[in-house]
Amino acid sequence: MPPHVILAINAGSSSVKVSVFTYTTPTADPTEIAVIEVAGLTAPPATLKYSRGDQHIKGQELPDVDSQESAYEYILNHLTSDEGLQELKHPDDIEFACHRVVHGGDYDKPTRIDRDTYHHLEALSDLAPLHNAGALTIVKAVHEKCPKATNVAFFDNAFHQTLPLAARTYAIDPKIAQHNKLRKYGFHGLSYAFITRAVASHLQKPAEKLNIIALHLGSGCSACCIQGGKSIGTSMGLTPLAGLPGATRSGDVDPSLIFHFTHDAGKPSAKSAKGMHITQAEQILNKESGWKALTGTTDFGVISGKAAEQGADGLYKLAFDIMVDRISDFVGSYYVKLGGEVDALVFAGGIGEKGAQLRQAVVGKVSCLGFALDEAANDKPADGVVVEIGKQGAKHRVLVCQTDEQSEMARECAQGADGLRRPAQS
Ligand SMILES: Nc1ncnc2c1ncn2[C@@H]1O[C@H](COP(=O)(O)OP(=O)(O)O)[C@@H](O)[C@H]1O
Ligand SMILES: CC(=O)OP(=O)(O)O
Ligand SMILES: [Mg+2]
Repeated sequence: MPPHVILAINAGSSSVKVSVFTYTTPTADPTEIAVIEVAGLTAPPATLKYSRGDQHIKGQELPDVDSQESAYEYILNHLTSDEGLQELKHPDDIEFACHRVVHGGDYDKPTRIDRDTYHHLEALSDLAPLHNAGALTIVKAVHEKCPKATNVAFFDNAFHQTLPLAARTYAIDPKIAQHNKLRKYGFHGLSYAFITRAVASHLQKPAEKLNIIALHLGSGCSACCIQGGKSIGTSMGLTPLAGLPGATRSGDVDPSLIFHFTHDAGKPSAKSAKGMHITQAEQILNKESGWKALTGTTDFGVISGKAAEQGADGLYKLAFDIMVDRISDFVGSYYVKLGGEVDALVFAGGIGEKGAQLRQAVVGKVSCLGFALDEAANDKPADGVVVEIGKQGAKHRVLVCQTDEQSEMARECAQGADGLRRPAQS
């Protein structure tokens, strides 16, 4: 029997990343056979990155691709026409399409997407205006172009269902909070699940005994306090806007700021995407803030480089310093939550993995807690999923983890495959 094929799809607001896996049994980890990414959907032309075996394509422009839907269509065509990808010659070869859905509300485990689930997720789009709609567009595209595939949703908030009551409750009228489901959900959970397992394996400790402070720093940034392998605190909230600033997100602000920003910041936005209900305030704080608003670029690599050249009053330097300030606040607070029993501080996500300067500044700021860097290891981390960058003999370890949300979905999918298949298929 040929191996089963899983497509793990991570739809961002400006990119679509798809990893192709095969698996034979639910217990063995799936094997990644290709990775493809279409980026730059909001800053055309979109570009392609592809790798399969020895074949690598990077930066190829795709002038006809300008939406999540057309990106998926392109990706599917590319994969099925790659002669070297024997396992995926036709859309019917795909058994499961896994979708990272950022806001899953009360859904707490991977769920097959049928008509009802789809509508529930559509309703939740209000709570993740930048994220859920893109994923749902691709669910639709898979349904049309790969009718034999089973669509499964993997929720970014599911990892945080262990948040203690006090950590997840806002100090507002409890009746309204319950009725409107207003609580802290937390996100980047697929990444934190991957990090927990990878770091536990690296430290040769059972995940149930692992205490870490993990930082997922990408376009969206968050921190997570993990005790005994479970989330007990995280910086994002009801939506992915809360906590740390991001590429275009403000992160925490005084909620009253909204009413003072513009006179009509509370009104629905003219720029709202079709099918979404997004106020102008959400538009401004989610899409027109963050480092982009401070410096004009969403690339933290550029900010780090220019910050190093700038004097104390430069805006790149300010954006960099704001990140260091907010991240170290969370590290300090999570250190207290863990009572100082910390196995490691873990950096992950594009910035966490590539941003040596940011790691250096953050670790310097929290050095009073017993974290210290090996400068050479930090400047050029070794290859590997989890790598040590901390100084030998320091009280606590510092690690970099190459996190992988797609591989987390594929692993969970293969493990739960029997329960996820459509009844007619099994
Ligand atoms: N050398 C670098 N130093 C610091 N940050 C970087 C570097 N290269 C890329 N980045 C940042 O990594 C981000 C992408 O991270 P990633 O986790 O892939 O984001 P996404 O949330 O879109 O999945 C880029 O937007 C950029 O800000
Ligand atoms: C939840 C979230 O912010 O995701 P991303 O970093 O991919 O935007
Ligand atoms: Mg991401």
